[in-house]
Amino acid sequence: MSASQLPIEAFPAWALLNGVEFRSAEVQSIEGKGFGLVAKNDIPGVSDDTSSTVAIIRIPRDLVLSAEAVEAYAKVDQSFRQLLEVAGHQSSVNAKLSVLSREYDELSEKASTLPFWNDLLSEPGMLEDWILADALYRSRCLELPHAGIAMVPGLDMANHSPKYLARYDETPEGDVVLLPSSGSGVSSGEEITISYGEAKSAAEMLFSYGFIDQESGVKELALHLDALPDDPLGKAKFHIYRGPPVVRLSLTEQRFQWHSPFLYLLILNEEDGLAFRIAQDMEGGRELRIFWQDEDVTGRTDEFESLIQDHPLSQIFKLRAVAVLENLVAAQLNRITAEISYGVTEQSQAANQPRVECMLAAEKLRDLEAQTLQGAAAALENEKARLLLDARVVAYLGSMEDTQNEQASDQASNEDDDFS
Ligand SMILES: C[S@@+](CC[C@H](N)C(=O)[O-])C[C@H]1O[C@@H](n2cnc3c(N)ncnc32)[C@H](O)[C@@H]1O
Repeated sequence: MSASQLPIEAFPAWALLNGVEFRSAEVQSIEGKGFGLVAKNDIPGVSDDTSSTVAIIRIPRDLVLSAEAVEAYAKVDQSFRQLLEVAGHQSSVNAKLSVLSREYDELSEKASTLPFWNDLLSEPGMLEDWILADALYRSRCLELPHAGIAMVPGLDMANHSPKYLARYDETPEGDVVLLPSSGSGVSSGEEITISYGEAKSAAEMLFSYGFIDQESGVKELALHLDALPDDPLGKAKFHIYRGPPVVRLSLTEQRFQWHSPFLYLLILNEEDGLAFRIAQDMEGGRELRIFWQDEDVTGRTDEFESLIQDHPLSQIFKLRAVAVLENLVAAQLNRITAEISYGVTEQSQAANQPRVECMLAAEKLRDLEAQTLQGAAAALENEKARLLLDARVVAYLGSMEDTQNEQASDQASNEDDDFS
């Protein structure tokens, strides 16, 4: 279905007709960012009495597209309700094109019994619209304090800046307002920016919004964890774990941190006290359950960091986790730095290549991630060295060495026996 689009010049008239109040801002073209909001006059900063702060723009509740609004709409539009019903609880739309087209195929198949949606979804070009809708949603939705994730026309013209000048809120009536966020206010002609989230990684920003915030100090990335080689429990661990099997790395000037509940499960073995059992219920249904030190922890698979805390080998488990992570970081660093540079310049663009802006952004992301991984590698080496000096680790490794030596000498004397 070819969607008809109004030019941006029509936006003020549309806003007026729909009751959007643009009191002290207007939409203007902003270099490198598309359009944005610019102050029409000096906007005073936030006063101590926040209730008297005048909204820069105000969007009536009826225009807010939130989960609540979708439900309300489904009550009055039977076709829409039917589509929601067949769609069921679809997982959140994944931007990967293959996933999007699979989702679209699934939706079309489920809706094939509904004549209205079957006709609409079979029209040529609808998959492209579906992909566009996903990109629009990702880049324009925001989280309201009460209505939750929502799309708010007018407010979605505000660009992002880490030094944002405004913030959004909801009034008691459910209208959405844009308010100055600092005491100094906004000068006439200045761009009115908001924050799209202060903790978003470069990858997340690029993935959702199509740009990387050059000023952001956030250096974060997530790496996928695979089963460890020769781990007989590997498959069961992935099956039973409820969250994403990833490790999140974050690096600031002061410190490096990693977070991965799954990694603590991944490094445990049967000899440590980990066990899987199949439980059968009264109806004959079978279910996989996980045990730690004979306690059923099936509902707590993301708590292994604290579950191992009091175990005598807890520092050994940490050392294992750090060693796995160190290998993972080194492999990822190798992979991304070995990738051929696109050699992109602003001028060059060969046919059939992605847009220059996209390739520059990809290179920027790779550089940022390489810096994060290098910082992570150095910090992990220190963490490993510190753990290797821990008295419990030294004692454990010493006892392992003794056992190995004993086994080796037993074997040698057996071999001597054999030859005697
Ligand atoms: C919610 S919209 C903001 C309005 C948008 N500029 C427009 O023309 O419709 C989000 C999009 O604006 C652009 N954008 C926002 N902040 C930006 C920034 N700091 N630098 C570059 N692009 C930005 C990105 O394309 C992003 O996906």
